[in-house]
Amino acid sequence: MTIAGSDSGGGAGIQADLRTFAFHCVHGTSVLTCITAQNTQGVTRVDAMLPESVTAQFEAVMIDMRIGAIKTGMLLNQEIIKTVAKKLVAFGFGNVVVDPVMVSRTGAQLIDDEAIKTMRDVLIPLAAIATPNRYEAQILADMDIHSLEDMQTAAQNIYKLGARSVLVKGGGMTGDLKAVDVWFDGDRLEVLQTEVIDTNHTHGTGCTLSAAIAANLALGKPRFQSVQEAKNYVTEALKYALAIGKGQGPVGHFFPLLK
Ligand SMILES: Nc1ncnc2c1ncn2[C@@H]1O[C@H](COP(=O)(O)OP(=O)(O)O)[C@@H](O)[C@H]1O
Ligand SMILES: Cc1ncc(COP(=O)(O)OP(=O)(O)O)c(N)n1
Repeated sequence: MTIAGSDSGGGAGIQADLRTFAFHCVHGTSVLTCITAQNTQGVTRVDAMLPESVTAQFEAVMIDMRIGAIKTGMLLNQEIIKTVAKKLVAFGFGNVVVDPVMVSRTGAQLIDDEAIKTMRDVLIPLAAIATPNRYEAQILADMDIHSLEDMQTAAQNIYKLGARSVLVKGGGMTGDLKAVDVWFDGDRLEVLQTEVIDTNHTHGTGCTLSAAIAANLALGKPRFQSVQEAKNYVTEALKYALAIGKGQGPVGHFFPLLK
């Protein structure tokens, strides 16, 4: 299941998540939190769903189907974050990847300060895996991140917030660190590195990564293996990114068909 927003341009959000689920041959269900008017150049409008609607969508799926894993994406406001957290607790669901969509890779804040506090205090502690990007990790870990060592310290600080494991993503870093992510689960501190793909078409990488992790978890794979395989998937999809629109195009989720 993905609990996330709609991207009208189809590059990120629910659209990217469902394509990623389909690629991994798992059935995708969705709880829509907001509707963005968005293309490869940016977001021009966001409309939030009512919390009651979020609850109804979630319950409709959960009472009927066996859900293997859940990922959360753009939750937009404090009310929706609290609603999602409440439902996860009520259903005792722990296999959750929390992609704390709060700041874009360019550093623009996407949700207000109250919502950020709720994300940190209420949802992050419910995460089996939290996947902040550089700027989100800076907020959650309350520190600046400029180096690999900073990413490692941030992952350990965010772990202390209650997430069972943390992946600090490097897409917002410079040079080779763009393709470096740092994992910490209270025991293992690992650096995951792939080649840097030289493309401007990186829209939706974070959504795609967290959706692929959730798909792998749903397939019964262990957490760290799920992350390793998801990162390799994103790297391949970046190689086949789609140069569509006037800005940052989406990654090529079905890259084997494009080869
Ligand atoms: N140019 C790139 N080459 C290779 N991997 C990248 C590149 N840009 C981002 N990634 C990877 O994409 C994933 C998503 O990271 P990031 O872009 O930081 O997330 P977000 O989209 O949430 O800001 C990470 O695994 C990161 O290492
Ligand atoms: C509806 C919606 N959800 C999430 C995002 C952010 O996407 P993400 O993959 O985390 O970030 P980029 O790689 O696109 O920077 C979004 N834009 N829209």
